[in-house]
Amino acid sequence: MERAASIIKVEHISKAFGSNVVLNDFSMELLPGENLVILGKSGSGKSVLIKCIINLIEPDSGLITVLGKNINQLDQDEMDDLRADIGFLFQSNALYDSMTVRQNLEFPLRRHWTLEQRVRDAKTAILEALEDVGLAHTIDMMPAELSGGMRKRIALARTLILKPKVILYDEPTTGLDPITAREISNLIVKIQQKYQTASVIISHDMNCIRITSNRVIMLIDGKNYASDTLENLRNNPDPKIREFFD
Ligand SMILES: Nc1ncnc2c1ncn2[C@@H]1O[C@H](COP(=O)(O)OP(=O)(O)OP(=O)(O)O)[C@@H](O)[C@H]1O
Repeated sequence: MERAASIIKVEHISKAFGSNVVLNDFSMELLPGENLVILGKSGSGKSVLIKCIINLIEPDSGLITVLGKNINQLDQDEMDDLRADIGFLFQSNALYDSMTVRQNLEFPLRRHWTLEQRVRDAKTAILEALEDVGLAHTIDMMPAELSGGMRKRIALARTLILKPKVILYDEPTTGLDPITAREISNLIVKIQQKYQTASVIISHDMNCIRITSNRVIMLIDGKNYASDTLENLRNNPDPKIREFFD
């Protein structure tokens, strides 16, 4: 059987900052429609990996292909086009505090849609994205009026508005109470099912990982140390893997 083309392919990348070797011959693949969690200790290089994937950091060696394109060979315009297909949910949410929810959601459209398209479709797109996260009623509110969980949902709605083919989630439940964290995890699954997006999720939160992951990669010593379902990793006797579960 022919394998589906990968959404993201990372091949043998290495990245060091001075003598600090962070990624050391790391490889991974994100397949269509899957939620892939990257699990690693603090400082293991998860953020560096994500930054390499969105071309904010250039690896010292290796190859990264996103949606069929070698990202190190793209010019600025090609990279901008590709970024429209890659949603990124920042740990900080990165909402603009001085803008309403509606204006925050309009922001990515200004960059990636023509004026004509915005006049015709922006209102519908904003409402659909807000409905996806269950917050249509907050459209005219300011971020400061919203709870932490609501701000996370608005940030997710802003990511969804361009209908990305892949979403990168950076610790999506950090700083949230357990109930809100579970709601966000469930929302990640709902988005996966509705839009068939593939996602990379950086998380330490075992509940989030249990709810969202189809597969987990363990980033240990700069390498893809193990790649398996959460269930199988839990039963793996390797001491380096056990550390995460004991
Ligand atoms: N721009 C940079 N310059 C120098 N060192 C860096 C830079 N970015 C990251 N590092 C180093 O790379 C290592 C990995 O950092 P990274 O932020 O990727 O860890 P992480 O796994 O995301 O950690 P956490 O779970 O705490 O967010 C750290 O030792 C960090 O100091």
